[in-house]
Amino acid sequence: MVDQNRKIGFIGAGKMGSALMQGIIKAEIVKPENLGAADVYEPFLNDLKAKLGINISTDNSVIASASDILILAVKPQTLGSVLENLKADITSDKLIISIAAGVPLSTYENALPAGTRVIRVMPNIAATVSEAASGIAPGKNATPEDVKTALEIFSAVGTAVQVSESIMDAVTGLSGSGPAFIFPIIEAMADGAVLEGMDRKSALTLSAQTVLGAAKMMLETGLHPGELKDMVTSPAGTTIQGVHALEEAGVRAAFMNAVIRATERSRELGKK
Ligand SMILES: NC(=O)C1=CN([C@@H]2O[C@H](COP(=O)(O)OP(=O)(O)OC[C@H]3O[C@@H](n4cnc5c(N)ncnc54)[C@H](OP(=O)(O)O)[C@@H]3O)[C@@H](O)[C@H]2O)C=CC1
Ligand SMILES: O=C(O)[C@@H]1CCC=N1
Repeated sequence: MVDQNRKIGFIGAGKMGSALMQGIIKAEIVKPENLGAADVYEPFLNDLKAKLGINISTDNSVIASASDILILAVKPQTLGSVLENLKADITSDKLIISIAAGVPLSTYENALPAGTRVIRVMPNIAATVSEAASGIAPGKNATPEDVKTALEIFSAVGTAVQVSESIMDAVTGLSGSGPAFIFPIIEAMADGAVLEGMDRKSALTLSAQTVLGAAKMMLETGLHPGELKDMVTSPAGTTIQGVHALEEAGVRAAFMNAVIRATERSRELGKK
């Protein structure tokens, strides 16, 4: 486990930063007094302090200089100025982890002092409920111990796999953005049941549990999704009618395209 006395700091305490902080506290990776967050927006920080008991500052340097592991959770578009201002606070004993979409490891390695240990991670918002799916790509100065540390942190808030940097944009398009592809599907399936007369609350509960159950079944049985689909689909039954409707609508191609478009956008963000 990560040494509980190590200090983890976040630069950026927005949606993803706060999701990870909640997951980190829930998983007891470090004690609240060893977790810090900096953000330009003070109300976010005050909420987090009240909720999680962590250290906060509107000054990035205060959090950066106090941290052994610094997690950059600002928007890719903001990152350039944040790195420029952090330069003086980054020493070789710190591990830098960035979750910014698209931004290549070389950007950090060029902007920060020579030899800085950097790891690029793409988690997702389900870190809030300890079910994130994260890809981890180490930079050229990161040590095997650093990779272990990153895997420990992100495995504690879900599932984490090491990937090569060249695949990080696809991780972003699939699991980074993916929750936003699934939420509307849960809503739309519930809408179908509401149209048939079910109350909204029951429809949303049954729809979400159906997605959760299907995902859990696949992960726990290790069976191929096609085989699992066949287990539900009785000849001339109900399910095959629904499957036919999805195929007619081109839903598989639409989902492939969603992942491809998000991946392309991640690549674009990396070129800025
Ligand atoms: N949201 C998600 O599901 C995921 C996001 N990511 C990545 O995480 C990063 C953050 O995304 P997200 O949490 O959604 O974005 P948010 O905008 O919610 O969070 C970023 C936070 O950083 C603050 N901020 C802006 N400038 C600075 C600065 N100079 N110093 C410190 N803090 C600053 C923002 O304040 P203000 O709003 O006032 O500008 C905001 O509170 C992005 O790089 C994104 O690609 C990765 C995986 C999933
Ligand atoms: O939409 C975005 O750019 C971020 C990165 C992955 C999820 N949200």
